[in-house]
Amino acid sequence: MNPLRIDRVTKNYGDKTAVNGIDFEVGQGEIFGLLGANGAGKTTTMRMVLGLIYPDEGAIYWKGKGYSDELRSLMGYLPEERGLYPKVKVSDQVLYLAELRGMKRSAAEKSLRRWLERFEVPEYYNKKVEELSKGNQQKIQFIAAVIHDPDILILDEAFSGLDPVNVELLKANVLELRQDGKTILFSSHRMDHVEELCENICMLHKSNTVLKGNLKSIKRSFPRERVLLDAERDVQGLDRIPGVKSVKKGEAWTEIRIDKAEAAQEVLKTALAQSEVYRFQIMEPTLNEIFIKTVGGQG
Ligand SMILES: Nc1ncnc2c1ncn2[C@@H]1O[C@H](COP(=O)(O)OP(=O)(O)OP(=O)(O)O)[C@@H](O)[C@H]1O
Repeated sequence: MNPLRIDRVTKNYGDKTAVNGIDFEVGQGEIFGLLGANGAGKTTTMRMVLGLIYPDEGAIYWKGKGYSDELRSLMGYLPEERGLYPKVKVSDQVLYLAELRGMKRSAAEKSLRRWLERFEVPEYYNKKVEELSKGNQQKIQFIAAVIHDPDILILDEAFSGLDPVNVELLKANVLELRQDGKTILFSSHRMDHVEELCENICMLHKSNTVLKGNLKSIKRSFPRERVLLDAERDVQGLDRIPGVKSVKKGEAWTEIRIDKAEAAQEVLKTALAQSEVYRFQIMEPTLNEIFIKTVGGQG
C-alpha cells in the first residue's frame, strides 16, 4: 500500500467548497502531480496534507496513521508564495527553520553548506536574502524545504521564476530525491514539467477531481487528433479529407488536425499517392492539450 493516502477529503470555507471529496495516494519514490487551473483547490489540498488546515471530511494518512506532530516533522514544504525575510542572512534563516524541524545546529550547518555547494552558490551562506536575485532566493527556499531530509516533500510551483539552467538543476535534485525514496507531491502549471517528472496525476477543477491515474494510460485514453507529415512534395487536397479539421504547413512538416481516427490513414494514402513520404506520425495528445480539453471548456 502507498504510504501517503489522501482519503476523500473535503474543505469548506463558509459556503464555498474549496476541495470536494478528493482521493489519491502517493508512493515512496514517487513524484505525484496535482494539477488544476487557478482556484481549483491544489494549495488547499497541500495545506491539508501538511496539517496546516484540517479537512471538514475525510482524512490524511501516512503509513496507515492519521495526522500527528511526528508526521509534521517528516514533511518539507516549498510554498507557492515564497516567504523568506529579506533582511535576514541566508544561514540564520535556513538554520532557524531547520532547528524548528528538530535538527541539531551542527548537522543543519553541515547540510546547508552541502546544499549550497550542490547549487553552486556556497558564498550565499553569509549573504542577506535581499542581496540575492529572485531565482537564487528560490534555490534557498528549496534548500529550506529539504534541509532536514524529509520523507514527504510538497512542492508548489517549485520551478517558477527560474532560468532554464536552474530549472534543470532543481529538476535533477528533485529526481535525486525521488531516487532516494522520498514521497513527493508536485504542483505546477507547467504541463511539460509534470509530464517529465510524474507517473501519476490528479487533475482538479473547481474543487472536484476531473482526471486521475497513470499519466501514460490517461494519454492513451484521449483521442489522437494531431498528425505530422513530412513529404518530398507539397501534398494537395488534405483539407478535403472527411475528418480533417485543419492543415498547417510548417518548415519541417505539415501539421494536420483531425477529429476522426480514420482520417489519419486517408492522409497517409493521399500523401503516398502524390509523393515520397519521409515522416508520418499520429501524435499522442500532450498533457497541455488534455488539460485544456478537460478544464478549459468547463467555464
Ligand atoms: N482561506 C480561504 N478563505 C476562503 N476561500 C479560500 C481560502 N483559501 C482558498 N479559498 C478558495 O478555495 C478555492 C481553492 O483555492 P486554492 O488556493 O486551493 O486553489 P489553487 O488550485 O491552489 O489555485 P492557484 O493555482 O491559483 O494557486 C478558491 O476558490 C479560493 O478562492
